Amino acid sequence: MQQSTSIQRALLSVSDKTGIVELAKALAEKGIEILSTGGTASLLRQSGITVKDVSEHTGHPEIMDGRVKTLHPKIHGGILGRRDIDSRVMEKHEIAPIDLVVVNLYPFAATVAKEDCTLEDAIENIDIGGPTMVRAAAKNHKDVLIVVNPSDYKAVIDELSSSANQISYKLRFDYAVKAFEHTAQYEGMIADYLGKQLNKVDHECEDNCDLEHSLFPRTLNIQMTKKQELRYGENSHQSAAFYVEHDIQEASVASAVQIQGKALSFNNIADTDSALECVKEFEEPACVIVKHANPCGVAISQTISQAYELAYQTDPTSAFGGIIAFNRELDGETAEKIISRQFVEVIIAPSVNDDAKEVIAQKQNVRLLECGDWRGQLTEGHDFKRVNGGMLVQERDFGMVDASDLKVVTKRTPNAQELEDLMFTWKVAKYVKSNAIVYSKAGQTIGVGAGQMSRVYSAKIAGIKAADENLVVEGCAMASDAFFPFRDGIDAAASAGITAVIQPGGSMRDDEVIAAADEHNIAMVFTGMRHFKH
Ligand SMILES: NC(=O)c1ncn([C@@H]2O[C@H](COP(=O)(O)O)[C@@H](O)[C@H]2O)c1NC=O
Repeated sequence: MQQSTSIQRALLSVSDKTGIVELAKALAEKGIEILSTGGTASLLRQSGITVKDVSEHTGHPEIMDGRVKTLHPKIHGGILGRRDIDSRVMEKHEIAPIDLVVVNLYPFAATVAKEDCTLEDAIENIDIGGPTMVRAAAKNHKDVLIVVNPSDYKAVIDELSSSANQISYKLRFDYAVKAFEHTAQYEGMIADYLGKQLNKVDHECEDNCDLEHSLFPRTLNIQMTKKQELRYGENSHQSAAFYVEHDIQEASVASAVQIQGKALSFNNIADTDSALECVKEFEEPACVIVKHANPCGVAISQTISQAYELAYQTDPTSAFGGIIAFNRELDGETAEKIISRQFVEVIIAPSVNDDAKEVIAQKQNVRLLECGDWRGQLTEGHDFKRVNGGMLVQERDFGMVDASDLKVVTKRTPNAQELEDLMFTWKVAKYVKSNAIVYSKAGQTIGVGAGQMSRVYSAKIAGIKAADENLVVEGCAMASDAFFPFRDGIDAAASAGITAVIQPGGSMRDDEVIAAADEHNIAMVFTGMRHFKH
């Protein structure tokens, strides 16, 4: 069994100085000697804490603007020395053991996030001495405690207080793992940043040369933290977990807080993401109901209660057991409507008021999530798709046309109502799996045909669904996520009663497709941008 370590000497060297004074005070009160580097030492001294400078301890000054300060055998020997095996060599070279290392690293991420960051700034913010101490202490966790996170200071103080300056092996091992997670993330960040400049750097250029960024580094480092283990994966014979970004910048399913309900499953999370990302597309109060990764009802209206009503009417059959997302605070009236009418797996909204919480509490199994407001937060980034043996990486699909980008290609121009319907329908189609066909009118989806291998079948399915729910297709707008390869899709739409069409255009047979629309007096617009979703 591994022994507790008695802490007698600590080295504190931190960029993020949050909580360091409180920690140092607690250490000093316990009689622990504190060694520290320039900025950290002067802060501690200002707070009345007795500190020994690392430079005094090593007998060597900090040099090269701090590039070399802790890189010394008296520091690394003190951290790495095995107390049982190396004690004689430590004595011989007058190396005093360092039992506690508290380090956090130069703020590389914050530095490169600045718009005016130069390569020189980035390079100066690559910490060398810090990670070296962190890795050394983590490697020698048998004798040393490494602490990289200010949020762990309290646990350290508590354990020192309760066990006469002893730290258990359990805590040392746990924090050693955290330390390697921390340095791995740090190295990954640096490699990604520099990798993005690879083809761009003119190696002859001056220090402040203007760097263009390429989106895709040579090696892709993805660091995520496990948020939760899931009961199982897509199917019950697959185990699964949910990993999230370290520093989530945008309200999302990853940052959402669960207010109540059963534990989220793999499919719940995937479908909630689909619903939430779709509802973000709308400015007006909106509701999106998703089933198996596809919207089965989407609507906008004056209130989210009305929007829910309309979204539900699109396809009540599929809405059963669905995932419902809103882009406004969930209120009691809307919550009541939902739970009195249908079985729902997940409801997500930027916020949930107390009335709504009370109403949903009547159905304890319903998973209720609050994700916060995303306005002004939409972050660029990558989308990933795993294939066997690799990963496809692309930019997030932020593409969206507005009405002024549309090109009218038919004899008839859409009227104002048709134009609104076309824009709404197009936004929905972006979130429907290919081949996607969406029919809608007056801010309500009327039929959704998703994920078919041929576009004409998606159109047929949209029509069948509308008919089954007694919804009127006559006068609807139709969106197609990609161009029509043949005129048959337009002919089918016309016979269903569609009067306006939005699609990217770009088929070899666009002329034939436009002629078909003209024959049926359909107003058709091209977006010049498609939204395949696989
Ligand atoms: N060069 C070194 O020997 C060295 N030793 C520690 N550091 C870093 O210096 C920072 C603390 O510096 P200061 O105490 O001067 O504010 C920490 O982020 C620590 O990781 C170093 N800096 C960079 O490599």
